[in-house]
Amino acid sequence: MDVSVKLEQVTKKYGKKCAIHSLSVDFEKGKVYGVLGTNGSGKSTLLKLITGLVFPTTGEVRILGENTGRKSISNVSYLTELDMFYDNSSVEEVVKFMGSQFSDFDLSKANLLVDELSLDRKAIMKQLSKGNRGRLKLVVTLARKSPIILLDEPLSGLDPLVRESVITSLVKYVDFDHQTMIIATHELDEIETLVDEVLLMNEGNLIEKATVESVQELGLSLNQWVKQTIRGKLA
Ligand SMILES: Nc1ncnc2c1ncn2[C@@H]1O[C@H](COP(=O)(O)OP(=O)(O)OP(=O)(O)O)[C@@H](O)[C@H]1O
Repeated sequence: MDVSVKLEQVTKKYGKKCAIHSLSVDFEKGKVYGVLGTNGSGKSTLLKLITGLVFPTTGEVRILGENTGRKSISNVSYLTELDMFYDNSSVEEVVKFMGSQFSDFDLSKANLLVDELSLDRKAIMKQLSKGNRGRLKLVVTLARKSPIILLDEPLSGLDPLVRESVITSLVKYVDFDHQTMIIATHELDEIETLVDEVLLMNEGNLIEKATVESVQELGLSLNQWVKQTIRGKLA
């Protein structure tokens, strides 16, 4: 088993609030993981711990075998919930700028993704719809050759047709021989065909981890499985 990301007994507190409670989990190279759970269950915090945007209160995060400690992490490509583009930049300027920031940025892949996701290169950020800004975030995240790709709510604000093309792009442009992808999302139906394994979070605890295959063998959709598992654990 080739582990890309390893969390060992990680607890993350924000002041008195415990967002992640003693979490130990491995993410294997080449797999796609879905991090699922109700609002406030700790999904974004888990991704931020892997990016090094927040540090564990106790425990360890290991990326490709190395304890990240309090170092900044360069080998993780991260799509955040936040919008980080300058209002007056065009799509092509944003792509060029991101290319200048990351040595692992693949400009030709970015250009292919711009076309695939039907973005206008000349369009200016402040004139782009939320959905188009979402697509651009995805372009610049997927264009990196980082071994670890983290996507926080990549489908939010996108209409059903665009969601479909985003899923297609994820399958087409991610190199599953070298990259591991972790997606935090509430869009269970859309990701069902994409992910290999799901982690179900509740109030900072990992309450279940399962392969999508095993969920399907139960005759359940991911949606049904999540509801059933949460109900069962809370009963
Ligand atoms: N910077 C912060 N300061 C204080 N509390 C925080 C901070 N960030 C998150 N929290 C709290 O930690 C808990 C986990 O938050 P987190 O954003 O990780 O959940 P989430 O599962 O991603 O939620 P959502 O589905 O709503 O995006 C929540 O109770 C949240 O209010």
